[in-house]
Amino acid sequence: MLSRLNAPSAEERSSRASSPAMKELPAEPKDQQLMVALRIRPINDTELDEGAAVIAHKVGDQMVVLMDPGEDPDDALRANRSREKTFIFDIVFDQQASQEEVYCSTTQHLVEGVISGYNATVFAYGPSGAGKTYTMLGMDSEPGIYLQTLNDLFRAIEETSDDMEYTVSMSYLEIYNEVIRDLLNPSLGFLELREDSKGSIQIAGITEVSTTNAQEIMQLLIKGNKQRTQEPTAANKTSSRSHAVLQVTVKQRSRLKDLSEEVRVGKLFMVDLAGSERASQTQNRGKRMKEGAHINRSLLALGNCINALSEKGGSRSQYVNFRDSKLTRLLKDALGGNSRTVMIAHISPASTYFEESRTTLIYAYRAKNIKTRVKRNLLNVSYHIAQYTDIISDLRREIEHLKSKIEKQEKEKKNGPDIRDVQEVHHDSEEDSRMQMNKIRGQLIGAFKEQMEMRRSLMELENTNIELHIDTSRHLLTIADWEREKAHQAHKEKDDENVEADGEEEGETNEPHEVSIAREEINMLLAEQRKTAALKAGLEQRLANTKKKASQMEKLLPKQIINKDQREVLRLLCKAHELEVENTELQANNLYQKNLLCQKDFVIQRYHQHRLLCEEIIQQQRELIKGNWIPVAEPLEKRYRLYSQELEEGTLNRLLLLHSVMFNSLRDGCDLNIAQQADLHKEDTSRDQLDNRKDLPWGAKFELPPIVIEPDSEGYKSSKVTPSKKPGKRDSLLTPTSFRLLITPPVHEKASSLSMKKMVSKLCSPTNLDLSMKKSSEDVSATSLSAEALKEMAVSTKSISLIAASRRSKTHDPEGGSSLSTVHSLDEGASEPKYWKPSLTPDLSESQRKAEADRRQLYSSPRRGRQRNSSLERKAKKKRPPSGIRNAQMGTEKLPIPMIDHPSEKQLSQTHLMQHSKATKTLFPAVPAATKTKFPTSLHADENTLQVPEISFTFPSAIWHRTELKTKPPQRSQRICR
Ligand SMILES: Nc1ncnc2c1ncn2[C@@H]1O[C@H](COP(=O)(O)OP(=O)(O)OP(=O)(O)O)[C@@H](O)[C@H]1O
Repeated sequence: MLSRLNAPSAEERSSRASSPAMKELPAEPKDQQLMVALRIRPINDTELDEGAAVIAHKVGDQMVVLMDPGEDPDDALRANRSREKTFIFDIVFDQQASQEEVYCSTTQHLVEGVISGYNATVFAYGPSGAGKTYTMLGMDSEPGIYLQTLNDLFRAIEETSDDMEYTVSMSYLEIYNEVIRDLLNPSLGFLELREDSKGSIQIAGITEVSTTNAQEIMQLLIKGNKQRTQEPTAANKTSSRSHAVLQVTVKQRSRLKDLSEEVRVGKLFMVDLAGSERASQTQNRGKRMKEGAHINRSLLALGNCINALSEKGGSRSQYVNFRDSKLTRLLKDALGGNSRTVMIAHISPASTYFEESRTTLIYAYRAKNIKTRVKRNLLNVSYHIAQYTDIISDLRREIEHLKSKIEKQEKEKKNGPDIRDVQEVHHDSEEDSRMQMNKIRGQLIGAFKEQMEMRRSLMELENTNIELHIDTSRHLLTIADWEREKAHQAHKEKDDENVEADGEEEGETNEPHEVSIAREEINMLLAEQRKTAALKAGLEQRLANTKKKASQMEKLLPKQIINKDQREVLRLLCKAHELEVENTELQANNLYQKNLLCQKDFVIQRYHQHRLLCEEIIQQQRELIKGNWIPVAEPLEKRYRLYSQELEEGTLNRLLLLHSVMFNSLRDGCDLNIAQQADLHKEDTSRDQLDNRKDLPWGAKFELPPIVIEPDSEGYKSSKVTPSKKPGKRDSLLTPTSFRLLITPPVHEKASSLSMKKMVSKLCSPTNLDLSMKKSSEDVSATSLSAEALKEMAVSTKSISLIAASRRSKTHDPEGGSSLSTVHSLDEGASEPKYWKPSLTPDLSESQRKAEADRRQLYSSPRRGRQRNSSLERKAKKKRPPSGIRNAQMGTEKLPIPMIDHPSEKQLSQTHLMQHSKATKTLFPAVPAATKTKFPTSLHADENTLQVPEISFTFPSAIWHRTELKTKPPQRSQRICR
């Protein structure tokens, strides 16, 4: 295999023989298999310290055996057999292989091809710390492929320099986070990939060094490598997080001058890829998917291309998506086109790297099937000479023309104007102005294009940044959740005598794997954030400069045009650009708002966690007060009763519910399209839309019964709750399910605000909310809410918070009396009926009194008290269904005004804590996924995104913040569970 790859073809041999005249015709393109080599680096001290064993063994020149360290060593028959894997490559190097050996067997043969006008690529692939940089760059004492290749290249050039003339240029770049940076001149900022008319990829503005001194280049490379994005990882202290590409271009021509002589252009890419372990970890654990997608999108895309190319084998019809990342765009030719390509896969022999090594070997093995089609790149110089001849004759003609023009003008001065002359001059000036116009238009379009590209990159960076923030928030939540659970467990263990005995056995609660991963990832994400911020700042600066330049051009250039129509064209061009910029800004704003909404939900969740903590503290302190018979001042007692009432009413739940409805509608965007309201009766469509909106932003899932608003002559008559299925598993308090509304008739513009208020009040009333917890919505049709309805709901939400605030102020006011019996309506300004009238009085109900008496008895004998206490707790659990179910039962009895059956304080606290402790078992909640905003591929207006700004995005969040800050209502029974 190797000899086939290394040996020059007959066509090449003849080509070389006929050099320097290079008269032979270019050969037909030929298919070539991608050469895949494997290098196993020596095991290192860290791995040995970790107790790792060597599991990758070279067998012969081409085979490697990877043993599974997880196999049972006692199973003599199957030991190291069942998952033992054998792979065959073109060549395998183990720890004994020298740098020179690796170079000679993989890359050396490419050099000759490059100076004869063929493209070649060598890339190093493998997980972090497997030795890629060592192979490519090497050390001073053991130089890698870069230097050895350049040395050979310059030597070959020197050998033939008497007859041939060479130009060698070199560039060195990195691709990090989908941004290209010039490593030889990082101050250039981000560079863009461009495709020329022949489809070959160019990097605009990259520094090209022209030299034939390999040592000089090596110095530049070492310097450039220091500019590479690096970060310490567990596997490598100086891990390169970017892909580094060294591109060497060699142009060759014969020194014998000939009008039709050829120029051969050979390009050599040498690529040191970033560690591939992220992609593999993504596949294995699914945890680093997003990080992989951001930081190593290129590598994932490369893997996909390798897969697609290897599957297609010989057939060239299958589509391979090279456009997915900058790396694959750059390596398009190397992988699927005109290039001889060598892939050097790297692995560590250590057992601790088994998974990474296995994945690398599988990828590399697949890549073996890839075929490229190489052909020589020839530029025919005679074409250029012909061009110059044309230019010279053009210039001659122009001189003649100008001469005759001057003569005519002089004649004119003498004889007066001749009509034919005027026409000709006019024609000439038209020609000139057309040329001038084209030039100006080209300049303007170039400037606008550059600006738009920068804006797009900025948008991408901004989105990356927000996603990194969201990821960080999610990890912080996971950690906070765990900390709270730990504290809760500690408290429970202390309290519970029975558990105490087991406690010692259980020992310290180990931190779950997810939490340690979250801690680890936060550090990485913070580092990424810093980097993205730096990149963004640089890009913003460049954009500002480009904008300044473009606006100067916009002002000055049109002045050079005299023709009115042409000026109008330029004006329209500028206008089109302005609109495009506006459109991009709207899209950016839209993305930003969506992500902000997502972030807000993390804040809500955090508050929610904090609220639960406060509730626990209150309940425990309350028990302490009761237990020790500490007298409580009347105002404090009143406030506590208010607190209990608010818990019972579940005010906060309703707020969260409304927020979720609005959030989902805003997120879906299309639901806010007023034009679609006329279609609301199309239940099927709406149902589908709503079905996708089951997830509440903080991860809870509610299912409310459908509220059917039936139209009567006035618009909407009444709302009723349709019967629903019996509560199943999903209906339990800890797993509230999704929330649905059914608005049967279309919501017209004058959709009676009264009826809407009714609907909102129904939604907000404790009966419906509680009832909702019981209902299953499987059998219910649903439709989306109109923007009007959402606004109304938001207004009503505000009313809820006002009620809570006013109650609070009454309890503060010593004159206010008992505020608890005060009747509140949702909309105090309207002549609406009062929607609920809590029957609670400061007196204790029968059951409360009984519980209180029981408790006093218990507290008189502390030891028995605890046992009785827990038996009471059990009783309470048995007797009292969770409030959601209880209220649901009331709802089915169709009580006109729901009366709240207030539980005793103890019951309240017990039920609540019971739910709480149950809920906290859901330790790693389904935290909402970050809004993974997809970038608009086109810069043109997208209907949905343009419709979004019709409704202000700040609307729901502003409401939320107001209510959250003013009321912070505690809640009990419908605690949001994640
Ligand atoms: N064949 C080898 N012989 C001796 N040392 C090696 C060999 N390969 C790698 N090493 C050493 O292992 C360490 C990690 O290698 P290197 O930095 O090349 O890994 P890498 O794959 O480029 O990692 P990353 O992707 O994180 O940049 C270095 O200290 C390097 O000197």
